Amino acid sequence: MKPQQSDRLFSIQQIQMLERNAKADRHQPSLMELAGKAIFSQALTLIKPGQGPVLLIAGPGNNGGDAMEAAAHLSAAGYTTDMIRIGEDAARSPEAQLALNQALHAPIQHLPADVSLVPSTDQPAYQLIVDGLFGIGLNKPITDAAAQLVAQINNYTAQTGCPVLAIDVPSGLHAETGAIVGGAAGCCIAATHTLSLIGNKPGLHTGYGKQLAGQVLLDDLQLAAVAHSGYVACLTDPAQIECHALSRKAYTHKGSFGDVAIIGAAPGMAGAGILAARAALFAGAGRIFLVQPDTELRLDMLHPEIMCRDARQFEFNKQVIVIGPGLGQEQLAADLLRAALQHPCPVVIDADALNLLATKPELAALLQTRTAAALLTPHPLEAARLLALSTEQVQQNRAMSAKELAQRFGCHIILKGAGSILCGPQDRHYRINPSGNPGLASGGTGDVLAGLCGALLAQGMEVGDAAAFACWAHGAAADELVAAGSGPIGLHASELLPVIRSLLNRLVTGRI
Ligand SMILES: NC(=O)C1=CN([C@@H]2O[C@H](COP(=O)(O)OP(=O)(O)OC[C@H]3O[C@@H](n4cnc5c(N)ncnc54)[C@H](OP(=O)(O)O)[C@@H]3O)[C@@H](O)[C@H]2O)[C@@H](O)CC1
Ligand SMILES: [K+]
Repeated sequence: MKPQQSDRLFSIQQIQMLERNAKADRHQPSLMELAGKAIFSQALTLIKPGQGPVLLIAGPGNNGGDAMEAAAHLSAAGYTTDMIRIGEDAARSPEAQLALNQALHAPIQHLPADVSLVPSTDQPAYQLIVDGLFGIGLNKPITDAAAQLVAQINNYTAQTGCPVLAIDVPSGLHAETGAIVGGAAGCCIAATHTLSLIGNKPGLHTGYGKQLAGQVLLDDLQLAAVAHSGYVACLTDPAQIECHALSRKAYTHKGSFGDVAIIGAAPGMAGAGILAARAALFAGAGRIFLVQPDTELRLDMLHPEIMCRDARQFEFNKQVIVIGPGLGQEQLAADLLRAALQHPCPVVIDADALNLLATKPELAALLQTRTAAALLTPHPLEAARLLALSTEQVQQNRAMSAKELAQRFGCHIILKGAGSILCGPQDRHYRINPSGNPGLASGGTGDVLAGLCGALLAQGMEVGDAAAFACWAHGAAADELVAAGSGPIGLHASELLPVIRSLLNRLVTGRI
């Protein structure tokens, strides 16, 4: 099924192509005029008349032109409007020159770029800052005067709570990767809202973008062509995922919902395996085995439904395997991973099993030649080990890293972290998971995700769908817990389980 237009995510090149085609086709009103009106309308939802001035930042490119258009509308509507311009006026594009001309003839107070933005008791605080410093044309780190302005704005908003509406993308963020342009050498505006123009963009939903873009809004600037244009990725919409396999018929029995073998829970790390096994239980797998390198645990007292087994005597049968949570990296762990990779059933590879893959080329080669489905669930550090990169390099382009892993190992990938990236080796579009929050940044939540993936595969879901469904439910469970006041502080992995169960039941019966 095709994703909804708002869930489609476009590359910078695709947006620029849409812009070029639109400019060739039409003259009045210009895209910049439409962008200015869209920003003005959005700003009106965040401000109130008589409640303090609005500050607009206009950079050297067309992002700045959009800000100048919006400024003219705001001042015409009676709002006290201040503007800071960066860049040579003579070097602006023709549309931006027109916008500048309007802004210069409107009752707008033009402030120098090095003005001191300090909240004071003498004058009313800004009720909104509109960030039009840089958009998709940012091609190097923000430095010098522009960087000082970014720092001032971030300080000001941190002190006052003033909202920031970013035009198209928070200035400093790479609209495609979600990284800060230039990494530590760059900087970025922290927006509370971002109005993405023409199409939605991947960088607003993953990595730093997930935090710095704030709430993402969309205006297609009346470009009908967006609906037919190519896109690079989409946001997961759980309602669009084929989950028929999970619905229960009256004549089914426990054998109908598959067996999951969690291989892990080595001495000292039993909790990771238990959490994965419990997640498989709460997500509806028919039978769950917890297979341990040393049978430290004979029974999960809280969930005796889980069958604890000794790995040395375990017979691989038709189970879906989840290998890694608390597995360790001893010789027996490597032998178990070899057996799992040779097993002709779906396998989920997590945690220590990923670290073993990174250090043992013969195991990586087995994975590459395997025909049954394989799903790898690395966090950025595990992905970095698999790709022989640094974590920073992985995070600089999360989608590229996930795609590289999918290609290299011929399997499906969930690259975890803010805005998890999902892709398979044959996928034309990757996915970004929109649910979840920092409450998930605690030990054991990854084990829960791995067990959940295993349970969905055991029930017959296709691997890409299972990964997307699992990621969404995992993140949405954390969101529900935060909404109920049980996080993000102190949210822990075990709490996710009943909420995931409830979400899956609601999803399958169309109540979400
Ligand atoms: N085109 C259209 O019809 C429409 C465009 N729209 C809007 O325009 C935005 C894209 O506009 P844009 O392409 O002009 O890019 P933008 O991000 O404003 O800035 C580029 C300028 O910044 C400069 N520069 C770059 N990095 C720098 C740095 N670190 N430090 C200093 N300078 C730096 C760069 O200089 P250069 O490197 O080229 O010398 C160039 O001058 C888009 O996000 C959307 O808001 C919409 O209104 C729809 C219609
Ligand atoms: K911006």
